[in-house]
Amino acid sequence: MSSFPTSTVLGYPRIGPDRELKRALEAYWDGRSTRAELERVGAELRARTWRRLAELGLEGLPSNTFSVYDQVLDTSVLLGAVPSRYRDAADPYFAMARGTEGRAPLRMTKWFDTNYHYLVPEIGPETEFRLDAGKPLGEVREARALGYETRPVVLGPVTYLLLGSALDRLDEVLGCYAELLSALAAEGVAWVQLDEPALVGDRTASELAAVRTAYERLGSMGARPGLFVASYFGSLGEALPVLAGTPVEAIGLDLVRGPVPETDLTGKTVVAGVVSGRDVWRTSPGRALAALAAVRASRVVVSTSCSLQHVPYSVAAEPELEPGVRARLAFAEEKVAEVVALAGADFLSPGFENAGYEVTGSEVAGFGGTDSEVAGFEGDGFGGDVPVGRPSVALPGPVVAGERSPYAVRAAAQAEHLSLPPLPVTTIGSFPQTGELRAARAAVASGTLSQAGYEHRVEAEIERVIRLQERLGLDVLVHGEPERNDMVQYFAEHLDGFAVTRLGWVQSYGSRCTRPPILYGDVSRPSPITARWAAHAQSLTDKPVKGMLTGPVTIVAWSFVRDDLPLRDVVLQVADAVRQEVRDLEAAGVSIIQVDEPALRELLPLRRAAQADYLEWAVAAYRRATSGAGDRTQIHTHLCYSDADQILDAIDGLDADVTTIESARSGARILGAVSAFGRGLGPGVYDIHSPRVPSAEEVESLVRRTVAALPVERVWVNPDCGLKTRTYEQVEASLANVVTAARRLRDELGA
Ligand code: MET
Ligand SMILES: [Zn+2]
Repeated sequence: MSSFPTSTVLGYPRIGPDRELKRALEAYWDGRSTRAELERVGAELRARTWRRLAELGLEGLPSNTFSVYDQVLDTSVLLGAVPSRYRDAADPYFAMARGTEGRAPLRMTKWFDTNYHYLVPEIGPETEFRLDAGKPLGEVREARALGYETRPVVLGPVTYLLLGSALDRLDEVLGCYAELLSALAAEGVAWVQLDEPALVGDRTASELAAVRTAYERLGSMGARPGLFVASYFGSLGEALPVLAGTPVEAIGLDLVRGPVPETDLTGKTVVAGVVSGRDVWRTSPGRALAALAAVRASRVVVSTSCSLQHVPYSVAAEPELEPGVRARLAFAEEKVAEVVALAGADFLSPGFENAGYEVTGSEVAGFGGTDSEVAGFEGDGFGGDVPVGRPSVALPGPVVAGERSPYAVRAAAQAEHLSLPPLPVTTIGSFPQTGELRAARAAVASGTLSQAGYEHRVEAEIERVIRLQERLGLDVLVHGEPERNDMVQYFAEHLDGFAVTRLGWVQSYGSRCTRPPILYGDVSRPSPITARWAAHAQSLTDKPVKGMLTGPVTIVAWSFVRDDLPLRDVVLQVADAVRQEVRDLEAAGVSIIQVDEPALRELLPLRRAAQADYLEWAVAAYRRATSGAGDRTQIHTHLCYSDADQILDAIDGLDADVTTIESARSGARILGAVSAFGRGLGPGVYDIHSPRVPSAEEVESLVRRTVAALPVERVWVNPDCGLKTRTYEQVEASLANVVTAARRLRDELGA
């Protein structure tokens, strides 16, 4: 078996440095181009990636890390797990990804603790696993034609089946993997990477036994490539000895999220993930080299902690970033250069381990020591060794619990102050983002529209949204969030301590990308952000207008956060900024304030042992942000993408007066759980992800179900989430039906 290359990455961004894939996908979906054209763009992006990785000096090039939509969906196709309802669709792959007229798509959920979404494998009794190795083999051949030998990357059997809740099908699936390994060996492939991120979570004895079975069976095959099992997003813990006891040749460890294991891995190659694939900071060479030197294995290969798909392409595309911040950053390209530089250092020579932390950047070529920006930067410019961003303000102390009165007291004060009808109808905040508004923002950026001109348009849009809601008969209005490009980026742009990028796109799902802001320093709020828009909206109507804020946990979850302070300290700084916003809104006469926390579940640690601590600080941050409100101010929170079942106590702990929660799809299950909170509740009455307009009857039956489960005075009526991705036509029709349904029930209840 040929030895593993000295340097590699577990995966690479694939959306294209300028989101070429997004445009190609959307053109194909809209019928403006063909599948062949989409394939051509894909091939070009792959070729460009291999070329770039090779240019940067990386030895071990991965293949099959590209996907036109999602790597888990690709694995379902690889294994033949295509549900029969899609088989006769015009394009079964995209039918699974996005649905068609009459066919629901596969369920989508978040990939471990990231903001990337994958399509959940749908495996049932009728699923017949059958290998279709066209994609991995095709990419190997495609790269070879360009002169590159690659290591195909495939999601491993245990993680795949755990994601599909079908580990009992291991035997059949292993048959497919065995066939795949034979095919790759016949193709002359030296190494294959099987990704097993599920092994960093808590695994039962029988799940660990499945790991042993899988890799003993695949490892005992005669003709096969070298087996590299990659773990990431945490430590393998009890799965490491299990894996080490099988014949796999190489094991990938995430040494950014976890320590170097004590386990003696002599006989194995360790692919050491010392360059983070989850953040945008430059690697501390001292720390990385010390970790590399501490690994006890026959061979140590330098790698990233996980695929680089979670970071943007290149810092080179961000000339406008402030030099001090820019000097601390490494995106995918820069991280590859770090991997290559570390692999060139002599970290395995005797005695290196002790010297580890003394190594300075200049001893490792490739760490940008000669870059003038770096030279001028405080400290040595290496993110981790020097605490470059020591907090310059005092860290907030613990949250003052119980600052607000007990719920019963608040509820009485609010009822009197607001005098809302029973079953109040409201929305989650955003209204359709029109093309004109996006164009106006672009015009401000390019200098063709004045700030005043832009603000004028935003005010006009707010007026339109208010008038629409009045006409439809909603009870609690919103301003529609027209000024926000994104619910996190907007706040990042108005807070100190954040930078935003021009092209720092990261794939969220399919063609959807986000530009996570970079939280690099102490967070503070130089001046009020939202109050003027909310006050403007309130000045236009006698109905109460709900102020809209993004919560501290969601702001940090959807940003790249500094790593020189614990997240629990950073989040409190953000909470203080949100708290100031809450106070300002209240002072501006806004009596209902919603603080959204859709990402509360996303940051939940993968290991149970760490979850209680997270939930404690996350809840504390939310309460710190909201508890400054007076009793008669009604605090709402909103959760979606939640898998809320996992964090019910924490949601309860937020102590919001009203919780609106996505539930049109999860239905009665979530209702039963959250009805016990004993405060206001608005389970979503329709799914905003679909263009479908719900009928009044359908909404009525859902509200009826809620009213049966909890006292009517606690029930709110609202959609599942914000309306910004919908058209005004859809929104008007849907909300009209929602109001009709609420009024019918109100009449029936004699209210
Ligand atoms: C992903 S949650 C979105 C909440 C936000 N207030 C909106 O309505 O868009
Ligand atoms: Zn939402």
